[in-house]
Amino acid sequence: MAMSEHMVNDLAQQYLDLVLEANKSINLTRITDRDEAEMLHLEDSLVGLDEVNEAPAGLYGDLGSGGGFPGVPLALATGRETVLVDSVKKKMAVVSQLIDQLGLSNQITTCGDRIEDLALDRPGSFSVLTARALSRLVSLLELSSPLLVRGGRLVCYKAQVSDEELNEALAVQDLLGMKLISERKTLLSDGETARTILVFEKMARARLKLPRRVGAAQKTPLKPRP
Ligand SMILES: C[S@@+](CC[C@H](N)C(=O)[O-])C[C@H]1O[C@@H](n2cnc3c(N)ncnc32)[C@H](O)[C@@H]1O
Repeated sequence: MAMSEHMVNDLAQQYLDLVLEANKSINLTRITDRDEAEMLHLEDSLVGLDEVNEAPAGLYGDLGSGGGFPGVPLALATGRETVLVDSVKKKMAVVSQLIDQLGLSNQITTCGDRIEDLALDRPGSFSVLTARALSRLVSLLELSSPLLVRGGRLVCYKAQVSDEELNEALAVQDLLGMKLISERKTLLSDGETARTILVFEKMARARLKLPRRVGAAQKTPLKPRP
């Protein structure tokens, strides 16, 4: 049964309190002020909710989830089965305990591996992925492509996207079987923090073997093939 908006909000607030408390002993977020965290973690996490809801039904993954943002608020708001992935195992172990404390471990699980390793374990399994503050778009497309089902969506949370960053991604989207389908700009409630939500759809198999070796997507991004 879907949770009421009130329950979702209540659990998200409780999760944020637990993160800020845990943050005193392990670095889960650089934001320590409660009000700032409410805007930059809870409100910002839900900026892409419509785009996540528009993706096909099925498994949701938050790539480079850190302290569980935007993954946990989006999991609560959508009710989707969710996997949070971050290569820092210690962070994922703490996040997993917090999820357990809230009784959410049936719905939300964590994976303390690199995204490239998750792609080897669970290829083509995700209907929707999010990534906030993780990498340049070109790298996000490469990391996501092998994880997504055909028709699945990658929802990227960005502050601002330069023409250079966007063009670099557009130049390899065909190679990766991905396609930009929407771009939306908005401001958070302070009226000045800018967000851009870009959505890419998995249209076809990538035309190269993925994942490449660990680290390559981020360290040596793909260039268009002649
Ligand atoms: C700047 S943090 C952002 C955390 C969170 N998404 C947020 O917006 O609050 C980026 C996170 O991505 C993780 N990360 C970077 N590359 C990764 C990879 N290839 N596989 C898994 N995690 C990765 C890092 O460990 C780090 O926790």
